[in-house]
Amino acid sequence: MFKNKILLITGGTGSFGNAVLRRFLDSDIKEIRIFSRDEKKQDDMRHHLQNPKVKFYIGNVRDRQSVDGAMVGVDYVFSAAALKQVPSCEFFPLQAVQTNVIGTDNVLESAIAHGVKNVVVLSTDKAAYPINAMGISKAMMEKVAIAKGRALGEEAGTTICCTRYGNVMASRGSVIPLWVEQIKNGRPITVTDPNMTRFMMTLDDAVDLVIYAFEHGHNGDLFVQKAPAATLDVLAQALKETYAQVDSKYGETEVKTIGTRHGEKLYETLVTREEMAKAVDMGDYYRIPCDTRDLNYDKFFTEGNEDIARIEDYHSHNTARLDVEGMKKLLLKLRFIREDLGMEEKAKSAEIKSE
Ligand SMILES: O=c1ccn([C@@H]2O[C@H](COP(=O)(O)OP(=O)(O)O[C@H]3O[C@H](CO)[C@@H](O)[C@H](O)[C@H]3O)[C@@H](O)[C@H]2O)c(=O)[nH]1
Repeated sequence: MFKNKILLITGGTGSFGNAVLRRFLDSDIKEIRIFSRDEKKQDDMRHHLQNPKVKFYIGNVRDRQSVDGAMVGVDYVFSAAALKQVPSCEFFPLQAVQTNVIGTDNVLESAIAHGVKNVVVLSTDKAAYPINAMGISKAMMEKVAIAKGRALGEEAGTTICCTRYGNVMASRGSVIPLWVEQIKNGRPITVTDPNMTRFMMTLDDAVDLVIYAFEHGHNGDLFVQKAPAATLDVLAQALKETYAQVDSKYGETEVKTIGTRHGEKLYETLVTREEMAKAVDMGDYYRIPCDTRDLNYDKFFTEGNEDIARIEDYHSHNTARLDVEGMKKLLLKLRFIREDLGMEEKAKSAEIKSE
């Protein structure tokens, strides 16, 4: 499917972009374009990869002209550029709107104008019943993408769909690398709330989900991957026990409860109750087709969905729950952890130190 094709990844220097590169570089894909703002990260990546198939574009999704410049000749787009940290978006919500909503709209408009065949937009569980600025901006981003997909319709040359996933374990700036640093430096592990649950996905799961959406998506679809969850308590215990294999003193690390941060939820929802009512169960994934009714309000009253009241949303408190042993097994799948435990050769570049 990717043979001789050009793929553009916005926000391509992040963990997701690096994982896509690892997956595709040895394939028969023609070119992968990395579009992002940070020249330093691009430069690190360029030196690390030294691969003529990868082309770098400096730009900002907020600036349509820079997006257009990278879009010429592109077949497929993975739209991953985002402000994604919950606390910073809480303090600068309009910045989240600029990048996540308006920036993504620029990417979509540019893709349509340039005849791109397929766009997959990356979203987060925090967009379902959102309570924080990051989630609210991502929810609006989903609405923009889905409305555009619906307007384009089945026969269009461009297909737009969204994927929504949970916490990517050990992604840049996330809790696992932070706790590992704390363990190694002899500091206590800082836990916000031991009973908080999060969906646990690996970066490979995230790439699989995007490829699945790419292959199965119709215009305006949203895809979710079923995933297990764990409490922070279990995650902290599993990390301590895993690192005790390196040095037994790590197993004695103190765990300190610090309290919930700005805008955090006790648990995350991947599929809302309203979405569950129309979700198609595809085994490991849910496909949530867009609502194709038109803007004729009468129909909303005559064709309402009575099932909704009986359906439960899909969240990190009611999905499969990992215990400490299950969590340890999952941790051992992470390259980041495997390197630390000496199970895998260390990556050359510090830039890909996290997943
Ligand atoms: O010192 C810390 C930092 C975090 N946490 C907890 O660890 C969990 C994960 O936190 P973090 O890794 O910062 O991720 P989230 O804030 O949940 O958000 C991540 O996961 C989302 C998907 O749910 C993505 O959209 C975001 O981009 C990504 O940052 C949360 O329950 C936090 O309360 C702690 O207990 N102690």
